[in-house]
Amino acid sequence: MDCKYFGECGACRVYENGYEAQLNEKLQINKERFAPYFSGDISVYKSLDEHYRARSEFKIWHIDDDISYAMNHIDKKGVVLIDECPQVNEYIAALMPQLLSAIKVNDIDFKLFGADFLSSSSGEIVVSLLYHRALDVVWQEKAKKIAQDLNIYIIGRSRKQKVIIGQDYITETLHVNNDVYKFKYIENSFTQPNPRVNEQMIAWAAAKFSDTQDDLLELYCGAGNFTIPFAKKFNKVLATEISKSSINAAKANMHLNDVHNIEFVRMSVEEFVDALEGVREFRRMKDIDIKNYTINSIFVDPPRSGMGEYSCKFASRYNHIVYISCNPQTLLDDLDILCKTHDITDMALFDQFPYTHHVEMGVKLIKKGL
Ligand SMILES: C[S@@+](CC[C@H](N)C(=O)[O-])C[C@H]1O[C@@H](n2cnc3c(N)ncnc32)[C@H](O)[C@@H]1O
Repeated sequence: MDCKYFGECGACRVYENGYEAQLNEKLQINKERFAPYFSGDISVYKSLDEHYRARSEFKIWHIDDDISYAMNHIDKKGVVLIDECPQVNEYIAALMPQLLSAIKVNDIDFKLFGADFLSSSSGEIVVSLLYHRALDVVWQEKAKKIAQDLNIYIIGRSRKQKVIIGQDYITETLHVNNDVYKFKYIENSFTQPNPRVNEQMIAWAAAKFSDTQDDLLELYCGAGNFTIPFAKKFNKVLATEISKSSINAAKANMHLNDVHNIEFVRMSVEEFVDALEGVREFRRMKDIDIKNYTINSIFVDPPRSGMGEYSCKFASRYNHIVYISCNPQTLLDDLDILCKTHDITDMALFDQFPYTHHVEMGVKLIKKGL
């Protein structure tokens, strides 16, 4: 990836030795990190080496009467002004200068401090413009014109205000093995940033479950990114997630893909475990008859903070665990608990975040003695 901000911008660190060298370094770091738990080969899944991000957040920096995109500086205070970004997909890259100029021409830059882009792989884009001021009718008219001219959706956000110009979601298409899935991605909700690596993660994780007449339990399901492709491998799926907008999107995505054997429940993992243990009762569980489920497999994809002891101990009761992690450090803490009862049979590294030290890891665990 050629980036003219190499060595300055804090968003990524371009390696002089190139993408492969950096990926290999990440692999070696993680082989050593996980060696106490797994000595086999870690499968590696690469990213495109540029234009791989389908969402990105920029600051808007004001200099005299002008504005620019900006990112934090890599190793000192202050920002780097950005006029192009080779990380973002081609559609966002092409839109960035056009949008900036439309904002200036239409004079809607007053107290604008951020622009977040979310794009599908076919170029549908929703842009969130973040303001330190209330957005009035004049702003709405101008934003409407820009949205029409640039063929995008715009969300204006300020304190306690969300103005939707067009719609607040895009529809993404994912190809997993020979299947095609459609997903509604809602602005400001979690979505995987790197769609081509996401497809490889879903395919890898799905292959770790054998086809069965049993049911699957999924924790941290988001908008059903894994749930929907997994559903055909199981009789039924029970999937939980804390975010209301993600659960609503997950339900819509189930219908969009003509899948009918999933029950989505909006609950934190901790609440869900309490409900199953009978510690607390929840109205949100009233339509779920847990006795109807035969669960031997669990899939988890927690946030960066990991699962923690309570949820890991709960997950340990199931024979098959597939864990996708966006933070190897908290994964290590969780494996410390899970590997007391389970052995790791497979591990994968997904280069979801090229040119950063971050990686996404996949782990398959099977109960000891099975
Ligand atoms: C890494 S994302 C994965 C989402 C989904 N699996 C995907 O691939 O898009 C983690 C998800 O966990 C949810 N989450 C965070 N803390 C949670 C908790 N305590 N209980 C349940 N869900 C939680 C977040 O809202 C987010 O959707």
